[in-house]
Amino acid sequence: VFSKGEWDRYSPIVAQFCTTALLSTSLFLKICGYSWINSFIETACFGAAWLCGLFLSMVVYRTIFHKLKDFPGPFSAKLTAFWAVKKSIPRLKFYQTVQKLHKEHGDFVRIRPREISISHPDAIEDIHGSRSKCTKGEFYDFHYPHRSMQMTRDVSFHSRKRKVWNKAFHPKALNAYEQRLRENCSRLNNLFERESHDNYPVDASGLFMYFGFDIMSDLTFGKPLGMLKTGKADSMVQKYHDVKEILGTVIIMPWIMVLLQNLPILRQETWKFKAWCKEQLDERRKMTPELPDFYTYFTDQVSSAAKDVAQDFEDNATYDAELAIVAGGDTVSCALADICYLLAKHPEYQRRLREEIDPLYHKEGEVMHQDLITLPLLNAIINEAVRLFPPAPGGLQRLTPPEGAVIAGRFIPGNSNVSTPTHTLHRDPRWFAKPDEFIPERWFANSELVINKAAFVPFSHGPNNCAGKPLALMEMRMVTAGMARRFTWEIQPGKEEECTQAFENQPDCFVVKSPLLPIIFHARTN
Ligand code: HEM
Repeated sequence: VFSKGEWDRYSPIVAQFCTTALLSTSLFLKICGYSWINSFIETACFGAAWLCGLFLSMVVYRTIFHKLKDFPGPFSAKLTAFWAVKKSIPRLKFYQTVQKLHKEHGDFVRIRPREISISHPDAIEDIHGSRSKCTKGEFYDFHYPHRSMQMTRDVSFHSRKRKVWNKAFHPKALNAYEQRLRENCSRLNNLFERESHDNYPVDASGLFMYFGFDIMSDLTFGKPLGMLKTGKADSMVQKYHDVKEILGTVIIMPWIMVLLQNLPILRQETWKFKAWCKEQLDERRKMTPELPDFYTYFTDQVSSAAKDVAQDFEDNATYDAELAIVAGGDTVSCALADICYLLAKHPEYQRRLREEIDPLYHKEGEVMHQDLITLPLLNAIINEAVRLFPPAPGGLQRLTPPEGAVIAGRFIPGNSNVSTPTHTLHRDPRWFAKPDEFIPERWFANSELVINKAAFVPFSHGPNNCAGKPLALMEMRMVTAGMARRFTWEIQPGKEEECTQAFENQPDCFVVKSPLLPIIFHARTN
């Protein structure tokens, strides 16, 4: 039964069924004259025997008869996805395990009983491209029966919804957000100045988190959370940050996640974040913000959309708001911490960046984002940071169509999960020369160091790629240029090696969790 179809989202029902079956068997035995103790022991033996039979048949099926049996990979990975969980605990570095496996076994590796990781740039178009027949895998049933734009497997629903979202990231919309962005950048720099004085280090990762979530709240709910103003974390954001590693562990096996999510205690906890999003959204609906935000464009687009799209948008509004806050806030703050760390480690690029941006600031008036788009070094630093440390370093799960698909030249049977491991692709010497080194020039002056650009996928690729990519780039350009204009910065002396280790080994919680980054900021005097 379990080898047919998909079961992850039904794990609470399976658990309820098994518990009810065991309890009613005990009760039945008691009615038949057994003592309570004996009826429980008999039932436990019966349950254990059933489980042994189930697991034995799964082992035999997965190793001998499974359609993916010919793909190489560790024996335990073929048997159970618990192997991936074991490899991830405690430091959540499964993406590094996958990288090692590819070095050992080649481009195609069976990393879970039903999943093949494919580390070849050709697989990107074949799996994620607009003509691919692959769809999102079971992982994306996370909110089932609800759905956000990202957490849906319904292709037509996704593309209708994406049209609405795209309006909010159109160049016209981005221009309208510039004022809000500029205000938040300036608050961030003021906070750096306030917190880092007399050679006192600040945890820059923490302050970037304030920035990432403040700006996303500003653009989603019409007002920032106020963390950059007060210098203190919002309790909901802090909570999200604190449980991120737990989330990162359970999402490796979606059925456990679904099961836990439905336990009454945890259900209450996970619902708290959604309830908070709903509250903020309700407040936003009562406001008419002076400056446009996402909802200005969403509302515009939804009002002219078909009735069913508009209704659907309304029904899932909380899930989309949560998506914007998390997908936009978390990723950008991690990427900014990576940029700040890399520039602190390579001060010569801070100097060269200053030389690139200073002439802009000597012109009359404000420096506009438009002026930053064409700066070669600034944009190369951003590219190189998200290549070395992609905020989402793991493979994004997709499902092959029932008839199977040829991916990177090899046939993958139908209804199999496939993924392209972003970190592995970005660090592969076949696609990027000197892959572990920070060389921004590869993106402009030394293009021969980028051997195959198709392997560069920090924002994913195709119709499900990052909707917020233009905004993310805008934020990273404005923050990096603004920082370089006001400060020089360094890692706290004595902490350099610790930081290198921490940044090279960031825990992957779907989006990485940035490590502590003790930075000393010096106000520029020249
Ligand atoms: C450096 C920053 C960012 C990186 C590296 C990044 C990366 C990604 C990746 C890899 C995906 C695909 C996820 C998947 O297929 O499951 C994605 C999706 C998405 N991202 Fe980003 N992201 C960034 C910033 C942002 C920002 C600022 C927003 C703004 C709200 C945003 C909104 C979204 C949305 C809405 C999706 C879902 C798209 C869809 O399903 O059609 N992201 N992002």
